[in-house]
Amino acid sequence: MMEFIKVNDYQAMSERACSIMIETINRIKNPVLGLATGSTPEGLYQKIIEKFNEGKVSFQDVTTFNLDEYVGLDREDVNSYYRYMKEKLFNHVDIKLERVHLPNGAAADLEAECQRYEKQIRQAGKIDLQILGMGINGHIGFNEPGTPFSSRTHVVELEASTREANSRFFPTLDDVPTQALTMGIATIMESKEILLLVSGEQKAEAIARLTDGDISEDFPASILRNHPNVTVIVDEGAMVLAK
Ligand SMILES: N[C@@H]1[C@@H](O)[C@H](O)[C@@H](COP(=O)(O)O)O[C@@H]1O
Repeated sequence: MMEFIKVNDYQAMSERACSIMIETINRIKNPVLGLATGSTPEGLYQKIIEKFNEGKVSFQDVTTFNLDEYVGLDREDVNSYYRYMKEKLFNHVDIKLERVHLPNGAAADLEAECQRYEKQIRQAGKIDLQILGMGINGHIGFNEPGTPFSSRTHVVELEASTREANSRFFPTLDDVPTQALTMGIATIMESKEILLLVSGEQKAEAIARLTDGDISEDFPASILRNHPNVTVIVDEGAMVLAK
């Protein structure tokens, strides 16, 4: 079941997502959150920090697993997703860093690292709420088009369009890593609840495919239509092409 919540703009999307995340944290004992990076969830994390400062939420008992990480970047590299998470969220709330998990993109044995990460997620129990963004080509995490729906955490070669889209965070396009580690599509689909955030006209085509296209490995996000509990918060910009 995919439920759509249509909102006016990015701000409203972030606020709505913040309420859902806080409700989940406050409802569940020892909640496990799946977190995402990219521009899309930045507003959500800002709102969460505001609510934390108002005493409305605590991360004391929260465990987190991020979707993905670039290969070849040290954990503290300015462009690593670990660093992103610390700067955008973890440094500003009372989360215990030992409960924070991201794949290690600097691991010597990447295959072993994928298996370790997958096992760690399993041992934590299921992810209660997975936050997702969506790439312009329908990628979720870093699962590019063509990734099997049965995939678990794995190493991916990033598409040229994905590297291009993310090059805005790097000095030059050449500095964007060519590989990443990502939770697989099957890993993501095991989350109890998924919250997909989509904002802006550059995502309009992707939203149209998500709502009207086939469920196909050519468009990874389409599999979410088979998940029992997905909420899509989408703003007007991203809805311009949807029927
Ligand atoms: N790996 C991330 C994804 O997790 C993210 O959801 C997506 C969209 O990014 P943005 O939110 O910046 O549009 O692409 C990135 O490459």
